[in-house]
Amino acid sequence: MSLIATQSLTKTYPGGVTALADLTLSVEPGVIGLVGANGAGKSTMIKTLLGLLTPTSGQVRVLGLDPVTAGEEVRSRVGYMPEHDCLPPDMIAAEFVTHMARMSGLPRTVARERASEALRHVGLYEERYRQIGGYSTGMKQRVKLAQALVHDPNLLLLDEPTNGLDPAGRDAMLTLIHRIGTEFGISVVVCSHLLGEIERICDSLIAIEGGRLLRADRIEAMTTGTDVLAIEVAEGTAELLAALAARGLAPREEGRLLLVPLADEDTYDLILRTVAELDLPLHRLDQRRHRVAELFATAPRPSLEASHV
Ligand SMILES: Nc1ncnc2c1ncn2[C@@H]1O[C@H](COP(=O)(O)OP(=O)(O)OP(=O)(O)O)[C@@H](O)[C@H]1O
Repeated sequence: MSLIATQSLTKTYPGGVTALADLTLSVEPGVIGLVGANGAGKSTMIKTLLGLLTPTSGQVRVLGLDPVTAGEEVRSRVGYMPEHDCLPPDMIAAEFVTHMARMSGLPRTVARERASEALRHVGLYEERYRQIGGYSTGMKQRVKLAQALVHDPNLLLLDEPTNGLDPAGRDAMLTLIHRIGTEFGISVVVCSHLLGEIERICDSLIAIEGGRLLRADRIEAMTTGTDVLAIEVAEGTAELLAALAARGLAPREEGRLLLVPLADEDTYDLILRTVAELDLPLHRLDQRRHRVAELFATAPRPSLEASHV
């Protein structure tokens, strides 16, 4: 059974903005990145998965359930970390997370235990009796994550969990999310406009742009080999370029690399022979892989940060 499946999912807001347009996808359990520039439709997607927004047309299934008709059951099995700050500043973290556990139906004692446990998982155990208002941004993000985890969900939906964090805080949050996915066996959908950071911790990616699906697939399927070989020699790059061109190949320079289209199965041997004849120290000869950022490479997307890729 798919973790999430949609069929021609479309959401048009009352003002006429179509935030999701004819989206058909299916993803398996794991850590899944939902990436797209600001305004691409990520938050709308998350809220639709939770049953908080009703699709204009099309279908959606989460853990095999229809959030439109079984919203409560979906929300009992799914944890949600919203994007914006929504924490009560004058409440103690342990109390707040206990309260959220009670809201999801856990008895008082179990709720208290689960809250401590969730705060421990996110690294706030020692600080759990402090008021949330005195927490740093990173700690507040962790409280939001703890309340999403507290009822032991099968799936976590995290909307921009690294928002407002400095690089070290972002790294720590991503490591934590990855641990939740791998060690606790909870599937995670993590929304971000930071493609590079999200790609590092995910098994699969859903890439959307202007409400339309660019691709939903496993990361390794998005980074298959290209038909270009990359060569790096410690010295003699220009000499090698000329020699390869003289042998009928079409090398081009890219930084310290020479890129050669893979014409046929002899191309490898021809390159190796040429390097050996010129007696150049070969550092690297391998097939180039596609990069996930190429998904968004057709036009400039100022708000989609792919620079970490
Ligand atoms: N309640 C609403 N009413 C009308 N339009 C909306 C509403 N919420 C979102 N939109 C519009 O729908 C589109 C998708 O917004 P959404 O918030 O889902 O994108 P996003 O990818 O999550 O972006 P961000 O990272 O900026 O939150 C945008 O054009 C946005 O302006």
